[in-house]
Amino acid sequence: MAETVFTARALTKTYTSGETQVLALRNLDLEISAGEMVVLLGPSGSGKSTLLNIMGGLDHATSGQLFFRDQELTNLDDRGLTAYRRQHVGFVFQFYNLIPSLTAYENVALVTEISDHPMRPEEALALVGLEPRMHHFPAQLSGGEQQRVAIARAIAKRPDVLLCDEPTGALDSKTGIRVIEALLSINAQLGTTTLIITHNASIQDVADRVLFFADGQISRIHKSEVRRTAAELVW
Ligand SMILES: Nc1ncnc2c1ncn2[C@@H]1O[C@H](COP(=O)(O)OP(=O)(O)OP(=O)(O)O)[C@@H](O)[C@H]1O
Repeated sequence: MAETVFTARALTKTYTSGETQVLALRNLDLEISAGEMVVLLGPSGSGKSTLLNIMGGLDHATSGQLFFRDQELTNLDDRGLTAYRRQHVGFVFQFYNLIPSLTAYENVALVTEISDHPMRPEEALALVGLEPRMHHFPAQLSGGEQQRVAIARAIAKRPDVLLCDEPTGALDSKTGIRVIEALLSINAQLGTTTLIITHNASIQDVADRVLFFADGQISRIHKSEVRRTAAELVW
């Protein structure tokens, strides 16, 4: 059986602004196995990004527990979370945040230069099908290609988990499908545990499991019998 990568027990997050409190996560229980491809769906404000941010060590839970393997993340201070993030987590966001004055290669190299056991930038770019364009600047690349550079940058340090918040949110269907293809290929080749938040329900077809969020909880989990390939997606 695959190793459990994340275990959440009664994970709760409350945001307080002034006199108002928002319960963003409510007693959430969840386990994620190594190598899983998981899609998170649900209405705006249902807690998806809050969970991903806590799993990625970007934010603290209010109560409950979250483990990465045997390590309790909910015990760590900011320094501990930063070390965890550096070592284990890659992030992909809706906006690519590439440095415009650096080529695709140089954007990826920025990360590989400060990682312990990175792949070569050209290797990371080849995994997302962009080796031929590695000397292009972001402005010379399409939105989908820029997102694939951002994915290469996220996986070049060989993270155990890849957390993607709306990775295709700014893309049309054709380029979005290529981005999903890149994520699937990394999941298959490197075994990277991958979580994808999306508002595009068709993306759920590529997942091992789909988590449906409502009001800060997981209201339903769907386990797929057959995973579709990105090419089979109807957007
Ligand atoms: N920094 C914050 N301060 C106050 N409230 C917040 C903060 N971040 C999120 N929230 C609130 O927590 C709830 C959950 O937000 P979250 O971003 O996790 O939802 P989501 O499902 O990811 O939504 P979306 O699909 O729109 O990104 C929402 O009510 C949101 O307004």
